Amino acid sequence: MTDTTVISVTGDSPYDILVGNGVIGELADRIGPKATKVLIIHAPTLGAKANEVREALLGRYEVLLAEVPDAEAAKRVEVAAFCWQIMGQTDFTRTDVVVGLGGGATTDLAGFVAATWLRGVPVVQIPTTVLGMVDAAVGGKTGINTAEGKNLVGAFWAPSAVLVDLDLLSTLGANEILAGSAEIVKAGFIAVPEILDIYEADVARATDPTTPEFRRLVELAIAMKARVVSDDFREAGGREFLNYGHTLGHAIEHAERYNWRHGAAVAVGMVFAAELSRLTGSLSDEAVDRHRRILESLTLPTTYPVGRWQTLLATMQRDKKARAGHLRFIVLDDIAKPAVLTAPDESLLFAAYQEIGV
Ligand SMILES: NC(=O)c1ccc[n+]([C@@H]2O[C@H](COP(=O)([O-])OP(=O)(O)OC[C@H]3O[C@@H](n4cnc5c(N)ncnc54)[C@H](O)[C@@H]3O)[C@@H](O)[C@H]2O)c1
Ligand SMILES: O=C(O)C(=O)C[C@@H](O)[C@H](O)[C@H](O)COP(=O)(O)O
Ligand SMILES: [Zn+2]
Repeated sequence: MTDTTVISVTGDSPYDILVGNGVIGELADRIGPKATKVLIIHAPTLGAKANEVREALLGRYEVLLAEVPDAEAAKRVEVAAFCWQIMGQTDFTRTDVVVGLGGGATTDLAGFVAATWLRGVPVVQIPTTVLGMVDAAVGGKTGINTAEGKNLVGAFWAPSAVLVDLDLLSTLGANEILAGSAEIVKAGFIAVPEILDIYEADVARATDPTTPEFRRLVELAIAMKARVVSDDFREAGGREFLNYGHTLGHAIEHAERYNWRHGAAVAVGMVFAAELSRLTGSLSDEAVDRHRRILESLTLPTTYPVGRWQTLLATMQRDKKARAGHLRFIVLDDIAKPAVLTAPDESLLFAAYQEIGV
């Protein structure tokens, strides 16, 4: 392990995020001496890695493996129940530790299982996708979906550590790298303009996990999220800005029955939110064009069929930012100046939607 960056989250439940090559080797130290059992919840694609981790921990802990369905299929109550059953049958106690190993879907589920078992046991997250590293595994939002929508059941439950091992990305497909980059771009638009400059300078290097540019992007995005969740863990204020692009994005994922990547749906959602900001007079044409240029340079989608509006609008009513029947959107007053737009007229929303409609 060389050249590790440590980014700390502060607040009531502080923890470290370790970024570097080989940081997965820190796992035993981060689990600590109080645990006797470790439950590794992993995606099927991470089976071999989970076994490797298990081998490394044996002798120090009793290690249980729970292979869960791939991607969004993991975020179901039946899958959480499968994990709870393993924990029940093995007398998993409050000092034992859950490890989430996989993409954002797996770490969301693992965090939720840890948050709910015995009302909360420790979880160490080991994200294996770009999206998981820069966003999902950081910050302690955990959850599963219901038939009605995305992440409707969950808990705020801080991990005890996050190990961002860049070596784990060597097997990740190019499409997944691009989809995960959408959340880094989001960080750029809401708070860190340097991120946008890096993509604009050389998108190929910015999406190559072996370059210093890529590592810089990962660290900038994580550091931004760490700052935000340190100040507002339970999303009573500034954390809502991390939801830029997600109101429409989640509705698209639901409409597409989760066959779209989260990052792709958020890409469309960000262009919609940018158009909404432009129509309210707060964002320039150039800033909106910049959204399209950067996202399209990552081959991410920026349009959606115009005929789906009513379905999307109905799903958006269940967005967690809605209050008393009124939708609320994260918009931009400028790049790195996010704001909340409360109860916009449906005509305004539809006008913004027509700008992204095909
Ligand atoms: N909790 C949060 O704050 C937060 C933030 C952002 C996104 N999310 C959630 O994260 C999920 C999306 O995460 P994601 O994009 O990582 O998707 P994902 O977890 O579905 O993983 C994508 C695919 O990559 C595969 N994979 C994972 N790691 C791999 C590796 N190293 N090599 C090869 N294949 C690998 C997986 O098996 C899966 O098929 C969504 O459910 C979203 O809601 C949560
Ligand atoms: O951490 C947050 O807060 C976010 O909003 C990050 C989002 O990228 C993430 O997709 C999150 O899961 C969305 O949360 P939700 O509360 O809208 O379900
Ligand atoms: Zn997201």
